Amino acid sequence: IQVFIERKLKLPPSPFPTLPIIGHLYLLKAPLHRTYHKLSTKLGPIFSLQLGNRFIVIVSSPNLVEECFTKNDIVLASRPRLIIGKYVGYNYTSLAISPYGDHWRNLRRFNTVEVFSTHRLNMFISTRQDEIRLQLQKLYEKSKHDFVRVELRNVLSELTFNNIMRMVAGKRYFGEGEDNEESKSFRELIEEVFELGGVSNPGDFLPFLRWIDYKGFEKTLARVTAKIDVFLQSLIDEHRRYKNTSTMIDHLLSLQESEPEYYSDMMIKANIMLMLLAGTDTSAVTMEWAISALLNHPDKLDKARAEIDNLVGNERLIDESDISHLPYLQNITSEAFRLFPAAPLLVPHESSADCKIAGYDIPKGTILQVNAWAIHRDPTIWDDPTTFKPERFEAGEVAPPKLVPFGMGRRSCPGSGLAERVIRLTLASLIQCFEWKRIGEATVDLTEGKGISMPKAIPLEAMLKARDVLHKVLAEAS
Ligand code: HEM
Repeated sequence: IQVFIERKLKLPPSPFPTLPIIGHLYLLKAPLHRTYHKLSTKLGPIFSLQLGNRFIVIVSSPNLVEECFTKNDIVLASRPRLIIGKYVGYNYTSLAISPYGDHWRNLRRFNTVEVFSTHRLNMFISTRQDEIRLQLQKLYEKSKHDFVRVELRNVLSELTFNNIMRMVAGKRYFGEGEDNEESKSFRELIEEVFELGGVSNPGDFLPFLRWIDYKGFEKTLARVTAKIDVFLQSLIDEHRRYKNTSTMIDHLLSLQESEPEYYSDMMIKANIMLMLLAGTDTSAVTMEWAISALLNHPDKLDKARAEIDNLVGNERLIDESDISHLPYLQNITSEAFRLFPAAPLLVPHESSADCKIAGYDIPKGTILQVNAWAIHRDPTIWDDPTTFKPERFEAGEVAPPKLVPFGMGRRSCPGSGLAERVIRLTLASLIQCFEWKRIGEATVDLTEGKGISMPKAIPLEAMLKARDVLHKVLAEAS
C-alpha cells in the first residue's frame, strides 16, 4: 500500500485498521462471501483489502461486474499464482489456473470444441441418462414398498463423478462391481483436495509462512496430488494400450502423436484433474441445495411434478429432450443457482496491467474477487431475495451481470452447458420418480459448511418412496 500511496493512486476504500505485516488478514473469517458481504455494506460495492503482501479488490454489484468483464475483460483475465495451483494445476498449466495468454487460449479452444461443444455434449446424452437410471434403480430397490430415509449427498456425487469419468476416460468409478479399493481411495483423494482448496491459505499472503510451511499445508497438498497423479498416469497408460476413440483422453493422446511436446502426459493429467475438480462437486452441491429448498417448499415441488407428469405421463422416464418444455423446472434451477452459487466468489482473477474500475486505480497484480453470492441476494436487484421463489424467473430469463453463477467474460465457466443439462435432468428424474418428504416436521437446515464449492453444512437426508412410473419402467425392464 505504501508504494501505491507514493504513486498517489486512488484506491478503492478499505477497512480500518491495516495492521503491520498481516494487513487485513485478521478480518478473514469463513465463509468468506459472508465476511465480504458485511464489509461491502459498510464500504460499498467495491472495496480493497491488503492481505499480507497481496492487494485484493472485491466487487459486489452487477454494474461493476459488467465493467470488469466487458471493458476490462482482457486485463482482468489472468489468475493469481496461489500455492494450490502449483499442485492441483500442474505448475499453473491447467485451464482454470493458467495465466492469460497463448497456452490458456489453446486449452480453452481445445476444451470448447472437444469437450463442451453441443456436438460433444449430445454424444454423451445416453451416458448421462444411463448414470441417472442406475441411481434411480438403486433408490428404487430401497423405496419400492414404502418411504425410506436416504442420504442424498453420496447419490449425487457418485452420479456427477461417474458422468465426468465416462466422458474423460470411458469408465465408471463407482457402482456395482467397481466399488473396489482403488476407486474408493481415488475418490477420497479428490475429496481431500476439495477440503484443502476450501481453506484460504495464509502462506499465499505471507511468504515467510510458506518458507516454514505453516500447518504443513504444502506438504499435505504435495502428498495428496502425487497420489492422484499416479491414478491419472495409469488411466493414460491404459488408454495408450486400448484405444477407444471418443473419450477426452483419447482425443488428447491422438494430438500427442503429432505434437508430443505440447500435448504431454502432464498436460493431459492436468486436464483430467481439472474436469474432476471443476465438474463434479459443483453440480452435486447445487442439486443438493435445490432438493433441500424444494423439501422446504412442498407446494413448489408439487408444481414441478405436475408440470413433468403433464408432459411425460407415467409410462416412461423423462429424458433430455423433454427439458426445454419444462419452464418451471428451469426456473427452479435458476433459483438454485441464484441462492446457492457453487462458486460464491467465482474463481480469483488477477490484473495483468494497471486499470480502472468505478474510477478507482487498480494496480497491476491486484487479485480481483467477485461476490456473486452477495449480488444474488441484493434487495435492490431481487424482491424478497432470501426466499426460494422460482416464480421470479417467469417474467423472463435473467442473465449476467445480475445472475453470475458461472461468471462472465472470457474466463467464465465453459462447463455451464454440461452442468445445466446434468442438473436439470437429474432433478427432473428425481421429482418424476419419487414422492418426497422431510425427515420430520423441522425444515431442512440451510446452513453453509466449509469447502470450496459452498456445500451444505449438514448432508441432506430425506424420505422418499418410488412412484408408479418407476414400478412400470423398472419392472418391465427386469
Ligand atoms: C453448478 C456447476 C458449476 C458452477 C456453478 C461453475 C462455476 C464456475 C465459475 C464461477 C468459474 C470461474 C469464472 C471466473 O473465473 O470468473 C468456473 C470456471 C471453470 N469451470 Fe465451472 N462451474 C460449474 C460446472 C462446471 C463443469 C461441469 C465443468 C467441466 C466439466 C466446469 C469447468 C470449468 C473450467 C474448466 C473453468 C475454468 C475456465 C477458465 O479459467 O478459463 N465447470 N466455473
